[in-house]
Amino acid sequence: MLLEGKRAIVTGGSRGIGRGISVELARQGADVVINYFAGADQSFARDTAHDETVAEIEALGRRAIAVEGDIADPQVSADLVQAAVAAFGGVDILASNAGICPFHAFLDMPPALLQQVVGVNLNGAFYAVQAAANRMKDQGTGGAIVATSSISALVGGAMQTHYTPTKAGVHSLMQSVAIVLGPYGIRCNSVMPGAIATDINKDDWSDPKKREYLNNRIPLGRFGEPEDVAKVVAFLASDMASYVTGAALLVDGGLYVNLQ
Ligand SMILES: NC(=O)C1=CN([C@@H]2O[C@H](COP(=O)(O)OP(=O)(O)OC[C@H]3O[C@@H](n4cnc5c(N)ncnc54)[C@H](OP(=O)(O)O)[C@@H]3O)[C@@H](O)[C@H]2O)C=CC1
Ligand SMILES: C[C@H](O)[C@@H]1OC(=O)[C@H](O)[C@@H]1O
Repeated sequence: MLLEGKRAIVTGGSRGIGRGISVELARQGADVVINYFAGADQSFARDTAHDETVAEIEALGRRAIAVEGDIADPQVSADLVQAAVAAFGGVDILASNAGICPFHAFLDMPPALLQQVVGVNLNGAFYAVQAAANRMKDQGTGGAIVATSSISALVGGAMQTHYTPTKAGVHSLMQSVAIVLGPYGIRCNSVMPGAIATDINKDDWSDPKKREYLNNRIPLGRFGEPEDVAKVVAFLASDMASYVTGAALLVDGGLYVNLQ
């Protein structure tokens, strides 16, 4: 096991890639605080994804707790750290993963939608990293932060003009905090997933032609699964990556390099 006895926080940890990360960190020996969001009107309050993820982790013999809250609210990051300290005694790993991508055209982008996507994807990452880093600094034993950026930090998307800058921003944030936090032994890296099969893209991929087009562009011949990303996050969070900080790792089956 790579992460025996470590204490982790995973934002957006209930479903998709975040769920994969939460379970893989636990499989590698970590206890996990899972953040999820029930919606501003709590309309998803009865959603059980977070409970299922907690149960999956407990079945692995590790501890898990779920903390509800909008990561765009800085108080939620403070709450996550407090929950990890109360339940596990501290924080060694942060996977800053929560993100949304409601596809929309550029020319009539509503300001409120832009602000929501920036608020969750970029501001939320900033708050989570800042809160976890302060706790890790105070503990004095280092730590590891891995953010979920995207292949979309490097390439554009016509219906993602509000989204791709946030993923470039997360990539840039991890580079800058790697400098700030290196002296405290806190490593900061990002993963850049390509096309991973989760709820975030199920509407976009409901068009069979789009699915086929994308799939044909992936040299490894398949869409990614959350576990493909989760294993890389676990590696970057572990001592196997003890001299890796400020790095970004594409996890895309070769999609990025396949121009023609
Ligand atoms: N899937 C892909 O192809 C790619 C995804 N990514 C990135 O991976 C990350 C995870 O996406 P993915 O797993 O695909 O998407 P999902 O929609 O499957 O999962 C999103 C997760 O984020 C949580 N979440 C959403 N909004 C908030 C919020 N405001 N506060 C806290 N948590 C929130 C959700 O919680 P809840 O269940 O409670 O709603 C859920 O756990 C995102 O940052 C995304 O940008 C990057 C590249 C490719
Ligand atoms: C949601 C998209 O399908 C997905 O998100 C990303 O970051 C990838 O680049 C894909 O566009």
